[in-house]
Amino acid sequence: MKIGLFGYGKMGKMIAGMAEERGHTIATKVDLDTVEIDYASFDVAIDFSTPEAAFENITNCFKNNVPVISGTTGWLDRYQEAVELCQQNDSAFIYASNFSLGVNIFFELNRQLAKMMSQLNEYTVSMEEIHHTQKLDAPSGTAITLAEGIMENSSYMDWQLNGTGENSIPIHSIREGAVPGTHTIAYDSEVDGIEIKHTAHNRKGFALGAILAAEWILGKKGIFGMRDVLNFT
Ligand SMILES: NC(=O)C1=CN([C@@H]2O[C@H](COP(=O)(O)OP(=O)(O)OC[C@H]3O[C@@H](n4cnc5c(N)ncnc54)[C@H](OP(=O)(O)O)[C@@H]3O)[C@@H](O)[C@H]2O)C=CC1
Ligand SMILES: O=C(O)C1=N[C@H](C(=O)O)C[C@H](O)C1
Repeated sequence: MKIGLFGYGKMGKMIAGMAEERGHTIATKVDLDTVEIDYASFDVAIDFSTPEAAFENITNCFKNNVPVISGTTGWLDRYQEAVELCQQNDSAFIYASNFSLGVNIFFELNRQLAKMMSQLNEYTVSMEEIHHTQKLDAPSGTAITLAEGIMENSSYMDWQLNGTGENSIPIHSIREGAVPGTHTIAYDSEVDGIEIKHTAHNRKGFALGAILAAEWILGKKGIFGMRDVLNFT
């Protein structure tokens, strides 16, 4: 498989190394300074760029008939627009706030737990996410997906960054050191507490998941998610 890499930072570099180990070729690396892109030179685009760049990167690929895997967070206010452009161009797209297998299992666990806890009025939920100090967005994309999973399975209506409100899930974002990504969901009552936590030890899980998604999407048309790639029912 020939890959067009959009963003050659921490994730782009890790994906390049791992993809080559799996026998794939990095046909092009697109960064902030790239002037011209030969879209015919790659089978699939993998975008781990910046919140500002992602939408243009992704939709230019659709216009050039290239399927896209995107893990960039912080641009989701334009997700629906990207989906429409994908459909208009009969292309294929997977966005995931987190490509790691562990987090995708954690997403499922979070939904199940939210459903059970929604029966119990004495517990309130809160979330904490910890990332490295270079991270541009807060809360993390993963925290937003977790909050959406709770909202779909409870009476919580929205989430709030570093604040509280009625029917709102408080998300506390911490930026420290080189932390790859830690997410904790806590339910607390007067008598006890329940916590579930995912800790990324490094970025390998994110990179492998994105490559698996790229391998999976070849030859397909439409909008998919990691649930499709991992065959979660
Ligand atoms: N979904 C997932 O599983 C994961 C998602 N992420 C997300 O992926 C994104 C990238 O993360 P990470 O690699 O750590 O960040 P980095 O800052 O290390 O890398 C981003 C790269 O994108 C480059 N860039 C800037 N503008 C453009 C452009 N127009 N086109 C292409 N590339 C551009 C930057 O270049 P320059 O430095 O010159 O500006 C930089 O090299 C973030 O949004 C992060 O949240 C991260 C890990 C996992
Ligand atoms: O910026 C990061 O590093 C990460 N970003 C993603 C997010 O915003 O959830 C995924 C992972 O947590 C690492």
